[in-house]
Amino acid sequence: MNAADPAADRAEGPAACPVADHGVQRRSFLRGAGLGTALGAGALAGAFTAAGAMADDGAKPGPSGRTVPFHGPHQAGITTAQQGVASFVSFSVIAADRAGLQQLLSVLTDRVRFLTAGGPVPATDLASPPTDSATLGPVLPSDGLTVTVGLGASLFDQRFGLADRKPAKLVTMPAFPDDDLTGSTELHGDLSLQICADSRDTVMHALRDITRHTRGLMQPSWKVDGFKAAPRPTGTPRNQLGFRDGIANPNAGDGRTADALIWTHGGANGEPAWAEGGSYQVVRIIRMLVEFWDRVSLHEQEQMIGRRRDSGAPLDGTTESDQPNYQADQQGLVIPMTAHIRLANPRTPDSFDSQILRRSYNYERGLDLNGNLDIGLVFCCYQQDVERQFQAVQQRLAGEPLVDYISPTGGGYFFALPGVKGPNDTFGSALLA
Ligand SMILES: C=CC1=C(C)c2cc3[nH]c(cc4nc(cc5[nH]c(cc1n2)c(C)c5CCC(=O)O)C(CCC(=O)O)=C4C)c(C)c3C=C
Ligand SMILES: [Fe+2]
Repeated sequence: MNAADPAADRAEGPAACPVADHGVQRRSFLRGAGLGTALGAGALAGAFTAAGAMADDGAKPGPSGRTVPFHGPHQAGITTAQQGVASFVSFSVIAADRAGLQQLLSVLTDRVRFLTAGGPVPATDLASPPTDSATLGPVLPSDGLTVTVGLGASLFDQRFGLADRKPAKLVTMPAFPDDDLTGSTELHGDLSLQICADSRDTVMHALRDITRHTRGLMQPSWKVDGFKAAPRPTGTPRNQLGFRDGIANPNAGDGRTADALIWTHGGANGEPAWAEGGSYQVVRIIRMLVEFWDRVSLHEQEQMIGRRRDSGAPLDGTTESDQPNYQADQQGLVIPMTAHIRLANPRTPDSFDSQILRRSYNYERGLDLNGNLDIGLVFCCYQQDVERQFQAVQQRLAGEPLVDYISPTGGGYFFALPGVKGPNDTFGSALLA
């Protein structure tokens, strides 16, 4: 199998050609694909910002949309201002050995570098399958595209000889008390891609290109698509409970804050040297039980969240950027002690270290078998240490009033690799060195 050049496979003849014009072969390809889906199993105040103000990583407007730089010490898509659409895709790595894994990461690097830069697709000669799906036309728009690559704990088993190189804090996501993961097919994975762009077709094009070029090396297991609503009418966009979501986030544009909360440091906190510049990603698919939520009074909804629904202001403030003052409300008379924002971030000196960088998206995927809306939040956050940060927040939120209206159904923990430093570097180069 030549994952870097599928055309070379096709030259091997119909038996090796999954997309040949023979129904039987097409069907057997689809069957094979099915088999491969088995799941591998500063100052406190100064550290906050309105979430729209994530780090400026140099994205440039241009005729093909914004181009987010691919090369750098950290991957794009973490502190990058959130694009409008996203897909979170989990894969099983099926490469036979470490050389295959190296090939996979090399092909991934080439594809992501190419796709995120945009530009003309390579010419196709009429006798060959097209070099590109053409869904974006002959010249790819960069369109704010970022593809962020993460590795799951399962990748560090015996298959690739990487057990002693696992990021120190990388574990399989546990089930939390209010989770509904029984029977879920959307859990964990060897490798994850967070694909974000300004348009849905750009995200889909990128995924199709990547799966095409990595066939035989990794196999998609599950995917969830997300979107960010437009601001209604202004400010931070709303989630599907109707509240502005993503207002308060650590200031990722501040280097010291990012170094303390987002990036992993090689040789520190038990991390292997190769992990310099990475970050832990948590993905949680959280369904919203909107049929129940819509029967709750506005007052109760706002008490549960701790913010005004219309303005996004904390209950003790007037605008969304106001900071809640819990010191002045120690009994919780204005913002209840059980309010989501108060539990999630009590804003005490002790809770500084547990802040997370949220980068969530709404999802919508039709109806369930009972005709209820299957909509919710693809909760996504980045941090330096999952236990110290996400899990600490999750623990504080356990049993909050909001849990009656949400239901986590899937997700996973991944280690977002350090960035690709330049044209001769590849994803995971230090890991595999
Ligand atoms: C464990 C971490 C969190 C989960 C899971 C989570 C789920 C979740 N949140 C909302 C809605 C809102 N969350 C808001 C703020 C907020 N949420 C978390 C953490 C988790 N949320 C944090 C750390 C914060 C910031 C708190 C702060 O610093 O003040 C808000 C308020 C607006 C905002 O700041 O973004 C809303 C609304 C839902 C619906 C949900 C699960 C579906
Ligand atoms: Fe939240």
